Amino acid sequence: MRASLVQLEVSDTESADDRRARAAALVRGRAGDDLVVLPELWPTGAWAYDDWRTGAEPIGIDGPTLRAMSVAARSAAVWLHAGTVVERDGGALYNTALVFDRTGALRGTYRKIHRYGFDTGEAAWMAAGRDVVTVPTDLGELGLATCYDLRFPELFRALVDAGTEILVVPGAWPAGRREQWRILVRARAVEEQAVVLACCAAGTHGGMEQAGGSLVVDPWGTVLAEAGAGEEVLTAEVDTDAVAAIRAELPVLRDRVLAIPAPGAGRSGPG
Ligand SMILES: NC(=O)CCC(=O)C(=O)O
Repeated sequence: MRASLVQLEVSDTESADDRRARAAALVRGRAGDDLVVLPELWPTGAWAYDDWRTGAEPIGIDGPTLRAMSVAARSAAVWLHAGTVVERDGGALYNTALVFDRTGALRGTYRKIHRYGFDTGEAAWMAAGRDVVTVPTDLGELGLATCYDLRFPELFRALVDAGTEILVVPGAWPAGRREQWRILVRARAVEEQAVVLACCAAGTHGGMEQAGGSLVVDPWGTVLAEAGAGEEVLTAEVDTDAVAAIRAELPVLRDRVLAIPAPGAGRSGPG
C-alpha cells in the first residue's frame, strides 16, 4: 500500500474555503496512492474555538468539506481519510472524521470519543462520540481514532478486537508535546501490532503552534517515514501483510488474560 499523509498548514490567516481548495488540490495530486490522510479539524483549526460554530457543517451533501473531499477522492481514485471537521447535528457539535472510498462515496464517520481540554475548549464545546468505528477496505480494516484518543489504549484495543490492521489517527498536537506524540504513536503500533498512520497539522492557529511530525509506523514499531515541522506530504510504502506476520510470530494478542483478578484475589490465605 502506498499512503500519503498531508501535513497541512493550518493558520488563522487563511480562510476555511481557501484551505479547503488547497487541501483538495493536494489530494487530487496524490493519484496513484492507495490511501491519503489529512489532519484533525483542519478546515476551522482545532485550537481556533471561536470559529467552530460558524465553521460547523452537517455530514451530508450540504457540508462543504464533505463535498470537496468526496470529489477529490474520486478524482485521485484514492481511499481518503479526510481528517476531521466540526460536525453540526441539531444543536450539538462533534469532532468527526470522514472516510471516502476511491469513487468518492462516504464509507465511514467517527465522532471523537475523548475530548481534549479538561472541561474547557473541545471538552466544553463538543459532544463526545460513543461508537468504535472500523472501515473495511481492499487495503485492510481501518480503525479510526483522533489525536487525544492516542492517550487511551483501551480504544485501540477495542479497534483491534473489531478487526483493525491499519490505525489512522489525524491530529492537531501542540509542538511543545511533540515527543509525547511520537512515543504514543509508536506505542500504539507496538502494543496493537498494527500499522499506524498519524497525520498532524502544521503551522500556528488559535495561538497554538502545531507539532507536525506526522508518522508512518509499521507493526513492529519502526518509523517508516516522519515529517518535519512544516507543511509537507509524507509518502511511504507500507507492507500491510506484516500485520498478520508479526501477530503470528509474536502472538501477544493471543496471550491476553481478559479477566485480570482483583488485587489480592489470587493470593492464598495464611495456613
Ligand atoms: N487536539 C487534541 O486532541 C490535542 C491533544 C493533546 O494536546 C494532548 O493529548 O496532549
